[in-house]
Amino acid sequence: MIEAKNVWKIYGKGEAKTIALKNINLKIEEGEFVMIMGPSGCGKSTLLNILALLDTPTKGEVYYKGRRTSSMSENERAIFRRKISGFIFQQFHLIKTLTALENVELPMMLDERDKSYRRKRAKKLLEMVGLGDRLNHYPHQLSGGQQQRVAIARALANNPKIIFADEPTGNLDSKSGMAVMSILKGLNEKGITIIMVTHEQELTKYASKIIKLRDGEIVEIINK
Ligand SMILES: Nc1ncnc2c1ncn2[C@@H]1O[C@H](COP(=O)(O)OP(=O)(O)OP(=O)(O)O)[C@@H](O)[C@H]1O
Repeated sequence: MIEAKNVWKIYGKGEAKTIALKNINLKIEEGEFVMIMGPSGCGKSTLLNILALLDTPTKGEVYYKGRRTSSMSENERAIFRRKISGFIFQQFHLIKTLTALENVELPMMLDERDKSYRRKRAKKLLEMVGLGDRLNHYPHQLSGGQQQRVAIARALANNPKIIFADEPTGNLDSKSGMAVMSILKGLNEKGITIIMVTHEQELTKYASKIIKLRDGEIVEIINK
């Protein structure tokens, strides 16, 4: 479904040049639970952002369902980011001035959906992640684990096929981290492809594929 062919990412020039990714080749099928792992600075987030079409490779190509993403229009890329995929960040990135419910409604705003549909769906998603009693709380009134669950509900708003997650448990204690992982596992069992970055070895039990990076190169791909 997603394929990277000879992908390189080079930041800067001359003395400041960093080769973040070196000739990455990989294939991710629909329904997989992929973990991108490796030491700090090895290129994990760079690779995730490129696969999520948030960034572009310096060289090489990313294909989505056989389609060369570099030949997509900006509008098609925006549709991929808004409707086909959802993104979860380590720092949650919720809008501070909006309630949990309003944060989840936000990605649905650009669609022709009426307010009552948006409200109903946001409520249902927040109930699904166990926050039915926190609908009108603002982010600062929620724990880190609860904020990340709001972020998951928000990522699901437009019914994505793929969830990209960059260290989604990185800011959480182990209990909240496990709650987040069990939600992601449940979504994967419903057919959503999960592609996440983590450095936590104990999370690999959830993965169907582990991509190990070192210094911008794939050193191992483990299919379980
Ligand atoms: N915007 C940028 N400009 C210049 N260099 C960058 C930029 N983003 C990342 N890099 C460099 O590219 C390399 C890979 O960074 P990346 O964030 O992908 O690594 P990572 O494996 O996700 O690291 P961490 O686990 O510490 O988050 C690093 O050497 C980093 O300093």
